[in-house]
Amino acid sequence: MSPVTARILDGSATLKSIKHELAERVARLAERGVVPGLGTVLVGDDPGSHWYVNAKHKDCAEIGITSIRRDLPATATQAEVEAVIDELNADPACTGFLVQQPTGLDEMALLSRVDPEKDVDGLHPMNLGWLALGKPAPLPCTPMGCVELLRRFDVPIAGAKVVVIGRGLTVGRPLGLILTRKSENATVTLCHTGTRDLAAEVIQADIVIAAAGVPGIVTREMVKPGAAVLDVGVSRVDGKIAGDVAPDVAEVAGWVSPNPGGVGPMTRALLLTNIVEAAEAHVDHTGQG
Ligand SMILES: Nc1nc(=O)c2c([nH]1)NC[C@@H]1CN(c3ccc(C(=O)N[C@@H](CCC(=O)O)C(=O)O)cc3)C=[N+]21
Repeated sequence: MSPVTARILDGSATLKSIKHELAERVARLAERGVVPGLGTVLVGDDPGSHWYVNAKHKDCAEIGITSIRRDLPATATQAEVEAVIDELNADPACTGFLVQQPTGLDEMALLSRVDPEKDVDGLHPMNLGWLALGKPAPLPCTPMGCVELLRRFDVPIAGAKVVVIGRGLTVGRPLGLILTRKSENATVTLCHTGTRDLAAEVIQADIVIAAAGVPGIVTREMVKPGAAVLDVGVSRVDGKIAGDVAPDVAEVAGWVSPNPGGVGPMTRALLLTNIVEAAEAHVDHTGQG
């Protein structure tokens, strides 16, 4: 075993800093009579999903965002969940909300039903469309969490060669769109299960973002010395989190995100950011407050 030489992209510490910054902005909103409120819609009793939703509400409470929680049983029908979405769309105390995935229902129909201005997950088809068009709109939390983590640790993004592993709707696909904007200016290769030689792609990358959900898919031999490696994967092996990045990658990489403690907390940080921005945008549109 060689020693770990990589700098640690500490998502937990960064979440803390971002909370301090956002608490200030929430206080400014309060002065204008506006209190942001996060709504969550949770279906069923998956322990992981319950943990995430609890964590999101705790984060909100810490910085002065109120919580509106709708927990439904696993037996909830499409129509029942849609009725809850309609209710939150209409509720002025709910400035933003999300439908925790997976629901086991028709997710595209649920996502499409959320008021795009309240879509703090940035996953509504209209908001993904704005992203593809390069127009301002709420952005997906996990991809933006990755970008913010790189920014805050001064990992150069402009001009960098980035390999993203995974083309899913919540991470890989939007990451490609975000990182290739003029403001990020990276060159992105999106890899997936059809990629012929993954190792040949990854070895060229200055930044590797692994979001395949396959434990240990990125191995030490695949990583260019000095590269930044972000681990988005959340699989459970024997009850413990197993990331997409093998632990010994930290012996060759220049930066690594720990897992847990890396991208997970950053996803929550960007959710909080989206909630505050949705409330600020609402004040600006309506002149309320
Ligand atoms: N509509 C929707 N929006 C989401 O944002 C969403 C979702 N559905 N479905 C599931 C994924 C997963 N997700 C995580 C959030 C926080 C951590 C997190 O903070 N994890 C901690 C600890 C994890 C633990 O110990 O269990 C960490 O990485 O340090 C992880 C994963 C949000 N998701």
